[in-house]
Amino acid sequence: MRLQTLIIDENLTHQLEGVRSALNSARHTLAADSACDDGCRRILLQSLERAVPGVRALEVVDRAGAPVLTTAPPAGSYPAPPLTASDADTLYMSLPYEITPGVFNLKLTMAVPGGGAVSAVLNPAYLDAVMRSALYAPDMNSAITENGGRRMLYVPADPVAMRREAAIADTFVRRHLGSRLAESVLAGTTGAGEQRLVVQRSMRLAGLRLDRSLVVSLGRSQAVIDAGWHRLAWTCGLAWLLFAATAGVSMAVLQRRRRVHEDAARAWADAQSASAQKVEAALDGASLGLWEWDMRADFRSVDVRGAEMLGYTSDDKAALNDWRRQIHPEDLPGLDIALAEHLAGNSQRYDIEYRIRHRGGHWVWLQSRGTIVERAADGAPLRMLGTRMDISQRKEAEARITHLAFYDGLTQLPNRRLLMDRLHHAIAKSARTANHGAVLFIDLDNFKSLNDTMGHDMGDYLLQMVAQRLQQVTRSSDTVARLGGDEFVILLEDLGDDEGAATAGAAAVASKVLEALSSAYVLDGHDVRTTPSIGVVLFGAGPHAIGDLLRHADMAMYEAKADGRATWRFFDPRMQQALDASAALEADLRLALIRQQLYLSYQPVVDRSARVTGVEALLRWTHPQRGEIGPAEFIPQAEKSELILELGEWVLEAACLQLVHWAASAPTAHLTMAVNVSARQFRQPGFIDQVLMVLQRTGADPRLLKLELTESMLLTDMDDVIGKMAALRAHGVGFALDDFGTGYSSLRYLKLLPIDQLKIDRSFVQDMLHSRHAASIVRAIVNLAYSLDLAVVAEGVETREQWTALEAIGCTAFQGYLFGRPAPILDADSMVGYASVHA
Ligand SMILES: Nc1nc2c(ncn2[C@@H]2O[C@H](COP(=O)(O)O[C@H]3[C@@H](O)[C@H](n4cnc5c(=O)[nH]c(N)nc54)O[C@@H]3COP(=O)(O)O)[C@@H](O)[C@H]2O)c(=O)[nH]1
Repeated sequence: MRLQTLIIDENLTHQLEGVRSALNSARHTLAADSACDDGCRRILLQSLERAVPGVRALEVVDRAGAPVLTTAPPAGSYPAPPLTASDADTLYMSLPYEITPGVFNLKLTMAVPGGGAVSAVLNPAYLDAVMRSALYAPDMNSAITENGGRRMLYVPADPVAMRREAAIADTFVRRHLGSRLAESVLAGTTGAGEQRLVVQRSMRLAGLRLDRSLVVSLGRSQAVIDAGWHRLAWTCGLAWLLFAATAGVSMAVLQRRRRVHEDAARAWADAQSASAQKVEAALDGASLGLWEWDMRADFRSVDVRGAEMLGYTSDDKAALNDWRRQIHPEDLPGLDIALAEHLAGNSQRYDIEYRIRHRGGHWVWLQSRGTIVERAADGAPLRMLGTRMDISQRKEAEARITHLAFYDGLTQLPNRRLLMDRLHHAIAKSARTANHGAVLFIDLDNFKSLNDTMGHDMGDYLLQMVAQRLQQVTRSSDTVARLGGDEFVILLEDLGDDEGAATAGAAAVASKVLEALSSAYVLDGHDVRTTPSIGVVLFGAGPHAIGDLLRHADMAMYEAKADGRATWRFFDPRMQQALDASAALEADLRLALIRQQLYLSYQPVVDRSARVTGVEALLRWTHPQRGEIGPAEFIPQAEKSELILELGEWVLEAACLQLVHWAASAPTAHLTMAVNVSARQFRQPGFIDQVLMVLQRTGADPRLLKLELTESMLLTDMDDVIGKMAALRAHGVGFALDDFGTGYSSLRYLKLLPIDQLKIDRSFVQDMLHSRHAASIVRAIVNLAYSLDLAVVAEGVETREQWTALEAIGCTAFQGYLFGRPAPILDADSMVGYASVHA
């Protein structure tokens, strides 16, 4: 019976370990920051459910315990355990809960990092079969009880017998737990007056981190045991009687004595054979093979099941004894260490998982456990006994899960998580060996538009081809990873200790990647072209943070994009300095808004007779340390973040307040106000409301407000641009196209846009007297404006000659230092009347 409790312990522990390892893998893949999407989650759960025997369903629940995803229709519910951050690694076992009358489920649950939990619903029939396999007589029963005294499993599932036994079972479990012994044997009388012998064993559950301890108990009728024992005792007693009767007679006696021993041994063996068969049946049910190692003869043997796991019969002695040579070379050192530790007395149990060659040639994963069962007088181990189990299915499932967790589902390349791990090792290795490595950050230049025009299936196919080409131009020791979307990273290692040579090596790979990815792809019978922009960063013996490396490679990639795309750039430390400076500038700018360090300067716009008709509002910043900072320096920085939205609103409000101020006085009431609007500000969904709210708040006349847009803002989503302009124009707000002539001006679009004014860029004005080309452009813009019925303003007029030339061409409005530099308004009069011409 002690062996049976061991078998149940072993098999259930093994089952729980399988479930724990599956849940553990699942929860890390399902963690909040994981790249595993819904499809990936479903595949993961299904493959896990198939791989772990005895699991009926797997389910994911959210923070509130509500099911989010399940592999089978929910069968009964059990409240989710109260998971807290400190319980991250605990495996929770539910109490049995009824799904259909008389059928009880058990659920194992682990917390998912970031919230929620993942549970495995165990198959009651499977657990029942495991427990039953250890019972070899009709009078036997077996139970698993938790430390709170609650019965988790009971076989046979006979409620009458269970109730009858309840009294002694409860007392025995309490006594066993109180004794703190690993195993106890107790006898008692049931409610029906039957004497029962009960063996109880505390399950070891090592490494499982189960939230409760479990006790296996196995009970038998004392009367049935006694009957068997009486038979054995009678046989042995007879034998000893024979022995006594013949003792003292020399040779004959000795011979007789040997026969008596043999008879007694045979009698013992006969008596045991019935239970031995039952033990066999139990091992069979538990899918365990037995092995034995006789160290004196260095002879190993396995039973039928153990041999069959590897395609042999137990008679194939030579093959089985040649066991070590069949072990996978990668697993042999670990196995030797585990064995040596156990033989040296450093571990209670030899317990190892390894691959071994099957007779058919393939590898089989075995879990092998064993202990020393016989020692010499000096304590030297003589014999080991153990079990082995085929865990190939579990290992396959684990491999599948690992793949899902660490590889990109579309391209099968390592994903961000695996890349981080490899980077971590590569940096550590570089620090050790002083060899350089490199990170190449690759982004496809026009992938988004290709994906939109070709359809996402073709986009996916293109990404797969890109992945293939990247693998073709790199070595197998390099890591090619996909971060997501059209972003790939190549990690190069062992580029040598010379920085120059490492730089050349990384540049060579970048060139190969550029060439490989730039040649045409055939998609759906069509040639499609895309190019990569590549950022490269080297790392060497010095300390490197993974985040910094990727950020630097990303910055270099953007540098490549800024330099015209389809190229590669190395990260330059000056980029980092610029990045630091712009971060500091942004922080200062936020403070500037709060501390009122910003103000507006106004530059007059004049007519042919230099009469001021309006102004352009230009933002200025008085920095507490750096003094005056121009908008050309800080507006682009603000445009990189949401800060431009706040800034833009502030400018709009200040300009409108100025308009209201002028409206109060007749000489200034007609002045128009041009306000620059940045692309990000204009594209924000609430832009129309923002402008209208400011007008309403300040009470400014919308007809005096002119919003200046640049041509580049018209390049994307024209319908949205036109819609917004039309909506504001309906309220009287005017629009000017700033810096006209420098960008992409489609006449077709120009006709569609509800604009009032074109502003000729100052570069043409400044060159028109020296360059025929510039003069022709200015003339063309003026003619175009007239043909479209638009007003035209020449910017950057600095000299009388320019003014005269512009007038001759037909220009009627002017702006520039000739008429006044941008200046804060000190008094209303400074903006009234004629601008003084500063020749
Ligand atoms: N989104 C916003 N952009 C703004 C805002 N305020 C300004 N800006 C933009 O910043 C850029 C630089 O502006 P600034 O340094 O103020 O320069 C302006 C003028 O000072 C300058 N100018 C005007 N006349 C002359 C001249 O005769 N010679 C000469 N060398 N420079 C001159 O031109 C700038 C005005 O340009 P534009 O806007 O294109 O009319 C600039 O792009 C501003 O748009 C803001 O509040 N929001």
